[in-house]
Amino acid sequence: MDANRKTAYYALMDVESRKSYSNIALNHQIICGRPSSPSFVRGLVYGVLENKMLLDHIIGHFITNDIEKLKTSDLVVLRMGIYQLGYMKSVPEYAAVNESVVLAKKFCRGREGFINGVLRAYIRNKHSVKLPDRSIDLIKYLSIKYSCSEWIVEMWIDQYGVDTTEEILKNSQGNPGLCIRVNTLKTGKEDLIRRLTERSFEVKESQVCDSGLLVTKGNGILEDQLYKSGLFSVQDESSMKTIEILDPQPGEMIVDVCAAPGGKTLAAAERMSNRGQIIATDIYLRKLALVNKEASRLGVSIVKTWPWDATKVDSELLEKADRVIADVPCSGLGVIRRKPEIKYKKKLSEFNSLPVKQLEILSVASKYVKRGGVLQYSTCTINKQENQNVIKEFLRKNKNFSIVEERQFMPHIDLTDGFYVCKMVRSDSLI
Ligand SMILES: C[S@@+](CC[C@H](N)C(=O)[O-])C[C@H]1O[C@@H](n2cnc3c(N)ncnc32)[C@H](O)[C@@H]1O
Repeated sequence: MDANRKTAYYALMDVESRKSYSNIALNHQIICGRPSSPSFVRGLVYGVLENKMLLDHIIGHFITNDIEKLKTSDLVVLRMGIYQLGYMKSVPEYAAVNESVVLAKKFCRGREGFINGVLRAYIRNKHSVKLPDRSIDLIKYLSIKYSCSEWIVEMWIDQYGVDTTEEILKNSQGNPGLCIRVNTLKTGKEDLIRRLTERSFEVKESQVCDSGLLVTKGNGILEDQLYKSGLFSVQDESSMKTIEILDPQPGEMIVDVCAAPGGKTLAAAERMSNRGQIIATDIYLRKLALVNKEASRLGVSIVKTWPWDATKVDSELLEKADRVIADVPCSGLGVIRRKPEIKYKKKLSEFNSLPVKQLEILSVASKYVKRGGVLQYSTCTINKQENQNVIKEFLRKNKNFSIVEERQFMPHIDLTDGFYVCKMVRSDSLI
């Protein structure tokens, strides 16, 4: 059996059955399965995940029973087969069908004839599949075409209008690429570019942030010795940019109230030349272990971690910080290119309660800011209710804070993850 497709199958089953995050499932299965072409596996897994609703719409056209009644294993093999047939030009038709049947023999015993039949019917009649009529049901049309839950499409249309929503949806597909942050404690940008190039990686400088490099060619950068010795970290440009906006200075005291897995904490420590102090808390102790592990890889010694629920006031930190980071839990709708499973979440009551929790965390975090200090709020979402509306409500209740800089990164405009950041200052005169 082809190890590439088997690895892709296992990763997709992890996401479907165990609800694993796609990036974690994929990396895990690539390490275990040792496929000959990790890039083929990534392309297939992300292609299937990004187009799941469209693929199911197509499959539904060629089966008589309700798609909901199919076993997950049958559905995953069918989605993989249709994706290869319809969207992977490098895969010949016979290979897509034969390899799907081989997978079915192992994982969908007794169903290989059915799977073979559906794939062959698709080859013969693919043009008979129609999308929902745009003029009759716009939301359903966009939802199927771009594979995104209807409630998200509806919410974006409300907030951004139809044209922008379609741009956002188009940009929620396709490989976002890898961005790395130069660890300025151990190397410089020019030096790292030279060393990576010597090892056959191709990188180019980010246009968004000072310490960012975009990896344009080369596999296995995270297995390279340069990574192991802490010369760089993986971080999206927009996330890195928030720390440039925060502008922490050497010697300052920083508090990061939702710190794990440590991307912003450690970027701040590097920017501070590892001088000063950063208190990094998170509700999950096990996640803080990742922050400590990363700190030691990067040679950062100014970070102190402890578990804390950010909705509760920690009296030890009251008015102690020069800058406070509140990078709050959010819906993640800005990172659906990396985690396509987010697009298919059902709208749960948990979603509606996010802004309340975010405001609670921000209000508690504001109590740690010294007079004249900075409070910075951020999310990886493009949902205005979790961004601008939370800030509006916070400022209504806290007249001693005012906005210094506010930025919404949009994937279709900035070509980064969708990210929101609002830097505020605590003004002395009003206290
Ligand atoms: C967006 S992530 C933070 C990412 C991190 N700042 C970074 O740059 O790597 C939000 C974090 O908030 C944490 N969290 C959720 N609820 C919390 C709470 N009530 N108190 C503290 N942390 C919480 C989650 O465990 C998660 O690690």
